[in-house]
Amino acid sequence: MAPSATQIHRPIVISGPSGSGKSTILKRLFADHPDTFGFSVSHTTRQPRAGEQHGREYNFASKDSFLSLVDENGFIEHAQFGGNHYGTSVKAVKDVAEKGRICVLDIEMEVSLLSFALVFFLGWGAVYSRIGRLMTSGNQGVKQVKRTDLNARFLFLSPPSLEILEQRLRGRGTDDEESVKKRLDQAKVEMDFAKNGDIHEKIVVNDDLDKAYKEVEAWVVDDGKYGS
Ligand SMILES: Nc1ncnc2c1ncn2[C@@H]1O[C@H](COP(=O)(O)OP(=O)(O)OP(=O)(O)O)[C@@H](O)[C@H]1O
Repeated sequence: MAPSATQIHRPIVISGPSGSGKSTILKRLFADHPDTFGFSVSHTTRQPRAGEQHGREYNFASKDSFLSLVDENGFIEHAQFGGNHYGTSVKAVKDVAEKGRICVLDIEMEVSLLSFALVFFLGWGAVYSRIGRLMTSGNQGVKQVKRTDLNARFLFLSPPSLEILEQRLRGRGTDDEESVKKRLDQAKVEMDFAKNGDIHEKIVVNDDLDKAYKEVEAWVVDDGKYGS
């Protein structure tokens, strides 16, 4: 039997505590490899806005068809915000592989919708305001992808220590005191899970940024073998 697209272009899941450097490293990876990666398109039941195109910004769906797909277990995850449903379908990730690209799923602690296109093109602020916040832990997102037949590879980006993570979160200047504390608590849980679980194939410690970047790049791009 011919290998499936996701067996050739295996999706990559990058998880790690908030502030571990995922956005910093991914931004650089996409800039250095502009034709290698693709982004999954999320589903939504909200109305398209001016200029939005079906299949580009979102897969616009009726509530009935969205809920049928939920029943068929077609979503890696889905959620409701402001009366509308949003979700990342397994098929949307497979579509990226069909186009010969690697889909990168960046798992957030709070924005658990796995929509990388939104993050990449609109920036974090837009995603927060657009999708809102979900209290799903990063571990949950990792497990949800693992349960699918996506054949994904899992990389965990770890800070060198919780003390350094705290410094970076404060240095970033985007989180208030309560948010920093919450992120640090969550970081402990996620780091334990990555170290002691059997899902992550690769753990990269982001101490020196250039070194960590090269390690991620080598594993992800993999001389075009993409883990196969
Ligand atoms: N190796 C490094 N050395 C020093 N600072 C770093 C390093 N890597 C990232 N940073 C800085 O740490 C902060 C957090 O990084 P970044 O925002 O990329 O994390 P993140 O994992 O994407 O967080 P979130 O999940 O909350 O979006 C940023 O200010 C970034 O510039």
